[in-house]
Amino acid sequence: MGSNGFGEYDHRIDYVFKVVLIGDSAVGKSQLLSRFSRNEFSMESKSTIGVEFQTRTVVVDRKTVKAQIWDTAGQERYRAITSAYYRGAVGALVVYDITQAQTFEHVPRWLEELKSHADNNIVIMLVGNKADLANLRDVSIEDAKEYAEKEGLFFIETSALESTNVESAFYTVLSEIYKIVSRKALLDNNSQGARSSSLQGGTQIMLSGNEDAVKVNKTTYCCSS
Ligand SMILES: Nc1nc2c(ncn2[C@@H]2O[C@H](COP(=O)(O)OP(=O)(O)OP(=O)(O)O)[C@@H](O)[C@H]2O)c(=O)[nH]1
Repeated sequence: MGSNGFGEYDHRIDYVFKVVLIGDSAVGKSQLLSRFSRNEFSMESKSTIGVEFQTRTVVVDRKTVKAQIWDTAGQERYRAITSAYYRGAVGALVVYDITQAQTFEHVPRWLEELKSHADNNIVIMLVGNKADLANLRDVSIEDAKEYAEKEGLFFIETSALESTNVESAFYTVLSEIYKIVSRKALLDNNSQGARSSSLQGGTQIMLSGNEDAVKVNKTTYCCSS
């Protein structure tokens, strides 16, 4: 078990949660994913072209959850079809670079995109990455916290380079998704909970139900893991 109380299990998957990474180019989305899924980091990271995803299996509240984390380019010209990227997503990490104020100023645009394409109940975490570069800081923690509170987002600062708070960022999103799923299950008063589709090796959770999500995940994109 990891320090956050979650670890890697090989056996049966209870749920599959799709989580998307968004934010401007070069804020560190791919490296956050690489750190979380493979515990690797590269300074020579190239811009993502199109879409890729990686998975990691974690334990949340004694349930085995396969986190399917999707990454796309921050740059408009490299981005894949937006609605397909967000379809079926139950969590999102909106990433900015703490040394580039402009990437923080663009966060409202990313939230707009989420609002127009993703489920209303999606769990959103605002992530200030590159916290290791404190001497180059251009966005204060206070400003980011205040903004996150105003918008009803979770907030954390991370360093993919130093592996600081990366586990916490993903784990917080996954456990909040799980809370919603279990709350829905209670409300529904049956074991179905949030709408779901049966998927090989687990149950794909959809907050509002979109049966296409599984098909898109399985056939439209090739995964890099
Ligand atoms: N110092 C520092 N550098 C980082 C960190 N995370 C990423 N980087 C560097 O920032 C650059 C961009 O990282 P990427 O992960 O490729 O950025 P991205 O957001 O995926 O970029 P796009 O694919 O273009 O959208 C690379 O040189 C990374 O090595 C971090 O936590 N600290």
